[in-house]
Amino acid sequence: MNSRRDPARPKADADQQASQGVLRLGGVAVELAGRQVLHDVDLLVGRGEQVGLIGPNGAGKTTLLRALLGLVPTTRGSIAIDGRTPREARGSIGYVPQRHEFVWDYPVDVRTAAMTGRTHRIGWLRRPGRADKAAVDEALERVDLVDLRRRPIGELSGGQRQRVLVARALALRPKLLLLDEPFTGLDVPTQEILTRLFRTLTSEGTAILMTTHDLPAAADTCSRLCLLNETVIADGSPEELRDPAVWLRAFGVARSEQLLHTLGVAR
Ligand SMILES: Nc1ncnc2c1ncn2[C@@H]1O[C@H](COP(=O)(O)OP(=O)(O)OP(=O)(O)O)[C@@H](O)[C@H]1O
Repeated sequence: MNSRRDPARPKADADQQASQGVLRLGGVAVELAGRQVLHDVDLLVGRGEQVGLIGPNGAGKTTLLRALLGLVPTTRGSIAIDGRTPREARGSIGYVPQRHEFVWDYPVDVRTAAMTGRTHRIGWLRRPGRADKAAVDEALERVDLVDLRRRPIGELSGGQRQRVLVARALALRPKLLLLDEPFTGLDVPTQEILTRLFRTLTSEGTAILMTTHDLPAAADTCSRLCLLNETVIADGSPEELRDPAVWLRAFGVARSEQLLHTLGVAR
């Protein structure tokens, strides 16, 4: 199955961008505590693509993101991020972890928290320079948090916290943005702000890979969906993934009317 193309973009241009691939995985396998969690994972994410990584609990979605960040080792296969290994690319990947993974009682304000996105690039003991401050202020503007930049992060709502995490990732001006469950627990207006922002970022060429359990939202916002359950079960545009069988296989269920109705693929 091929990726869906933006009709406004010339085909040759889109094909070239997709084939270059900001992110390219071939035959990737990961073991955790002696157990194979991922195997034979092939995936290509091109410039300006937003790909949804979909699968049941325990399918290996977060593990895949962590492998891309070089936080868990692969036992087989190759990962190239803009032609570099995860370790080489580490300072240039924007990563938005699940909200509960961040330390919110740390006594810093919004701007300082966003600046931690650039720690790897600045170096642990160096002070942020003018370029770092400009990048952070631009990121805060993009998520509409400029007015709250001096607010301690412990005093923020869930939606505001999510926007801090996105600003922190964008402070790197990344070519690749990895989002782990970015919409979980957010109200509709905040989801819309982020959806619009992700659309703008892809129109600027950023590649986005996002895990989510919100299947209708994924079908609505992503140009491609990758169904994962230890390996890639199917990969294509939402229109191409109309076969109920691939969803049933990805989610490991024999027959689930609810799942198929949620997806709008029930016959
Ligand atoms: N540190 C770890 N050590 C051992 N096994 C782990 C570790 N982290 C995750 N696993 C296992 O790896 C598998 C994949 O977990 P992972 O968190 O990647 O799944 P997921 O698709 O992100 O799930 P969810 O949708 O619930 O977040 C699970 O079986 C999990 O128990």
